[in-house]
Amino acid sequence: MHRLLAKQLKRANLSLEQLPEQLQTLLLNVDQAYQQGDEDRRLLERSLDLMSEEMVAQNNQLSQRLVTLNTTLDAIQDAVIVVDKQGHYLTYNQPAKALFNIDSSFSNTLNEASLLESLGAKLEVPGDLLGILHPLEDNKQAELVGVLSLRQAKYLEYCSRPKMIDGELAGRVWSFRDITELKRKEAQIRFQACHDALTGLPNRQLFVDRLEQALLQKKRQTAPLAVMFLDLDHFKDVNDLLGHEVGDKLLCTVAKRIETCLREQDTLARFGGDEFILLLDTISDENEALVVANRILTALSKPYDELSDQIKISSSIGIAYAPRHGRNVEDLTRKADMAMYQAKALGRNTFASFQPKMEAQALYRLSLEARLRAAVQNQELELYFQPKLHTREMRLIGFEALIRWHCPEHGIVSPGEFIPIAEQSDLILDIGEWVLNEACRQLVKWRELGHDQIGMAVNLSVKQIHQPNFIDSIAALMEEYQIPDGLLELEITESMVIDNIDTTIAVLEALRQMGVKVAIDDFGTGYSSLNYLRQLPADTLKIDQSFVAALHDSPSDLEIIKTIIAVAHTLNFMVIAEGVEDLKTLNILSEVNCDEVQGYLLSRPMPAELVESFLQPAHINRLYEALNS
Ligand SMILES: Nc1nc2c(ncn2[C@@H]2O[C@H](COP(=O)(O)O[C@H]3[C@@H](O)[C@H](n4cnc5c(=O)[nH]c(N)nc54)O[C@@H]3COP(=O)(O)O)[C@@H](O)[C@H]2O)c(=O)[nH]1
Repeated sequence: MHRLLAKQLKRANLSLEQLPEQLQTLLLNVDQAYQQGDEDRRLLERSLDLMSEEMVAQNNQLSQRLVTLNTTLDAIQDAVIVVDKQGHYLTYNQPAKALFNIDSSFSNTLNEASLLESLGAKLEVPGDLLGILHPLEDNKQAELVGVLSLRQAKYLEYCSRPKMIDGELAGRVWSFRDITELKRKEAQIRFQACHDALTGLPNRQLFVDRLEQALLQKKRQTAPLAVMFLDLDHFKDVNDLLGHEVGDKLLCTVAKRIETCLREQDTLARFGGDEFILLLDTISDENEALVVANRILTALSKPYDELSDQIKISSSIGIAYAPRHGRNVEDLTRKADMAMYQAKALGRNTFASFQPKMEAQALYRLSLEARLRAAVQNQELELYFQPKLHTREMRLIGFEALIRWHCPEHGIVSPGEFIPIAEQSDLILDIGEWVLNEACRQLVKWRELGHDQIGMAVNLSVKQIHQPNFIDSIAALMEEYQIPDGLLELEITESMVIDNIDTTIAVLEALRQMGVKVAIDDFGTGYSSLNYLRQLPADTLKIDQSFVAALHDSPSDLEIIKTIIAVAHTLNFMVIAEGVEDLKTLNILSEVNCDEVQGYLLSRPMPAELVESFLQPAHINRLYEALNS
């Protein structure tokens, strides 16, 4: 029986058995109801216990999640701030604290308005804040994304999202990311894409952009603009002889020197190698560009610390003007380039403005170069030989090898025309090698015919003597053809010596040690400085034919020749005069002690097969007789 019922019966001093049957049944029903009530309560208590256990577990889980969330928030580098619908701070992370100087003791008083105020104060242009918030005026649930320019060249990327609960706006989450470094790298990449890494100058692409812009603006103006193409003279020698590091330093110095000659509005770009290009788009007339070009030439031809005295650097500048020579980038740069070639052809260290005839010349040069390349392979080149005479002994001493080109389209092309073109490319190296081999082969042939005292003079180009293997290649030739000492003479021009005096001296010394004679060609047309003449390891000075041509009518030329001979003999050089066309000139040269002569008087340059008959004793004797008459 349920304890409560038993207690009641006991308190009334009754026992169930004493009660009438009907009452007994009722009490048994009550007993059952008590039992059921107890059972129900037990079940309820059990389920309450379970529920509260579950709630505690969930609460624990929630607190753990909150810790994770807060730690995550603090761990991310973006500043995050969550506000409620009224704009009060709900939460924020450490980076937000640092970014907005949030003091935790005051944070509960802070709200979105103060956040925005603090943000506005950081902006480079505080008024930009209105623009950022503008979308919220029409739509409170708008998402805001963008980049803010802060003071001190800093950048902040922001994102603001509405917090929605059951479709209702419940607040906002703001996040901010410092993208200053990213922006700096972006700017660096953009800079690198349009600037030259070595000098920091604009590169070709940026130059083209600026020229395009300038040409667009010029459409509305009458003043011209100038494009200048600048190429350093002899820069390759710097790299070859002093190394690329010195070459790089020199290019930076050159860039700085050019900049000092320009105005801020002008553009100086590096096109690569030793080529620079300039845009002068604020000149009032074309003459202004010439003044600038002159200034640059002077600045660049001054000595360079990087080079000591070994190599002289100068520049050649070509100029084209818009609108006179073109209205687009392609035309102007091409024509400035052509004019630059003209400046080189004029002897370097000078400038030239574009002229329409240069276009035809450039085309001719190009096609000539292409044909010349094939000519080397197609055996269209031939050596002619011009005799040289010892004046006092009236004795034939040798020949000068002079190249000829039998061009199928143009007939015989003069070396004066094609050698300068070959010299602009490496073609001159192939041609030079061929000439040296052919001349030596011919010399051996004459020696085999018994003319063993005959010498051979060969002209060299500047590129040949600066080849690293040049000395070895000459030694190999001497060995291969078994040429006795003193029979091979190499002619280099005065300007080749002057341009690179120290290196050239070393090369000439090495040649002479091998038994090769050295002649300085075209003497008198260049610097003719006694100072360098003293240092030159050479055997012969060859007086340029321009002094010889009118010798008998020109007392001043005669005086020059006498002086050259006197100086040359003092320095132990032999002297040869070229371009001797008549007996009168020969006699004068003989009288002034010119050691050797060469010219049409003896013979025009002739092919090898004619040399053999020229060398016949009968012919030689007739020649001597004629010269003695
Ligand atoms: N690097 C090389 N240069 C070479 C080679 N062959 C020739 N050249 C150079 O080309 C220039 C022109 O040469 P060319 O047309 O052969 O003229 C030479 C003679 O033919 C000419 N000459 C000779 N005698 C007389 C004369 O009495 N009167 C007169 N008006 N002209 C004459 O003079 C040129 C002599 O040349 P150089 O002695 O070398 O100064 C010329 O610069 C050649 O050097 C080559 O193989 N490689």
